[in-house]
Amino acid sequence: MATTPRVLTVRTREIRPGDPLHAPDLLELLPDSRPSRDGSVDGSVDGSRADGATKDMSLSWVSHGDGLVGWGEFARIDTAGPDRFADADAWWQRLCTRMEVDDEVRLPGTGPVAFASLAFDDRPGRSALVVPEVVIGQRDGVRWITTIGRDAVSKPVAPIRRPGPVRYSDGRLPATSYREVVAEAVRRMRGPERISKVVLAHDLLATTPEPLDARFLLHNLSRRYPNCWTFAVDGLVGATPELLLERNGDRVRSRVLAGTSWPRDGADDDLLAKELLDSPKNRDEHAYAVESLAETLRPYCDTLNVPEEPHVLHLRNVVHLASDVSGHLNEYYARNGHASLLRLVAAVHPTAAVGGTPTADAVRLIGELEAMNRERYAGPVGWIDGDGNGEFGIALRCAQIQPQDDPPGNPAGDSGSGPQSGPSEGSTVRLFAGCGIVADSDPDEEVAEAQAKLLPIREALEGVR
Ligand SMILES: C=C(O[C@@H]1C=C(C(=O)O)C=C[C@H]1O)C(=O)O
Repeated sequence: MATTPRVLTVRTREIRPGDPLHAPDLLELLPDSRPSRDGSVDGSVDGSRADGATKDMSLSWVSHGDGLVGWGEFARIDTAGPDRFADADAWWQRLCTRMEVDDEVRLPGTGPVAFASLAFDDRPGRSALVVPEVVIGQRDGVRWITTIGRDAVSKPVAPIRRPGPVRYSDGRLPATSYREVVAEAVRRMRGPERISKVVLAHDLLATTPEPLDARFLLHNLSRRYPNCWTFAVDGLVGATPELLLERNGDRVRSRVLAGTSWPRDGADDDLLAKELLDSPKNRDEHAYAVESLAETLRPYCDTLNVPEEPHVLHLRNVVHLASDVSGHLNEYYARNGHASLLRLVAAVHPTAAVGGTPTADAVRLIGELEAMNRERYAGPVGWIDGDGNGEFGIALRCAQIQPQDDPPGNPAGDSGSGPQSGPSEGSTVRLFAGCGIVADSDPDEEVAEAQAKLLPIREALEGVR
């Protein structure tokens, strides 16, 4: 389903020093975009949604202070199934041909922009591309505002209210069952199953007595995880350390993560890093993930640089093995429009960082053993511009704010066995975390690793400073 207005005027202007929109952190410019009781959205120019759903409308992709924030909904497409990338790409390209663009800044992310969040799996799961009415961006010290459709201006920023004490309950796959699922995967991998790695996840529900404002999470996450990409698209909010793919002209870049350790028994960060680099199990997990990305990206590139050795990425909650892969698109793909970022993302998703090796068998095993709908967790999330440039991360360390008309337990949402309806005033949120499993994984360790990965989003919900 798509909504596409007729008037398509896009204007990008630089915001110069001295302008009130220049100084603050990008996220501080986001107005309150929770739906109000009458269905309108505070802060958007026209907050009505074609399908009448009430979702948090904050849009964000911010890392180290640079990135994009957006609000209002000028147009959107909701899609699903194996053709979700192609549908979204075709819709976006069509929409862009109908736009009159007046862009005085001309950087990646200026002119028309769509924020996107795509389902992990071909089925089930819903995907969305949202074209905001207002985008404010920053790159290398240059700040700009883009208005789409009309001369919308920024709205007064309403204060962020705390959502109140958080209550947790089991989702579709509680941690205790997750242990069993991991143990079963290990049994199969040691037995006849020809799978080298599978990434299994579980979920957790959280409810808040007051409605949750995505900005409450975004501010906390970006302050505590500045080297992650703090995102919000269509109610999916998180801070991912993993860059699936960035395209800037004919250059592409990815940060592949796999192999994790976390603080325990007083071990300091340097010791954790050394253990991780010296661990054959973690090195194997990492190699599968890098190889899957490189194999699917290589046909599009004339050069692809894959580091021989991973480095260690330090976050507050965990350390990861990381490889920064970069490439140059070959002439054919770069010039003929065959390599829009959405098409490239479709080619590389899911890498073995969130799927497994071999991909198709691992994804089948995930469906069988998890037996839950991941929705957009572990799917691609990010933004794309009118030239096919943009950035997509893997939606990790995140939570889906359930729309109030789609409470958990609803078969379409398929989100859990917890409360059968959302709280009447507050919010229900679904959190996810997962781990790469190989034949010598220890189920107890994997459960502990998943808990460590849940910390950032749990602490953001609880307002831990
Ligand atoms: C699946 C997740 O993370 C992925 C799995 C990792 C691992 O198993 O070591 C590390 C980073 C991510 O690629 C998650 O955070 O939910």
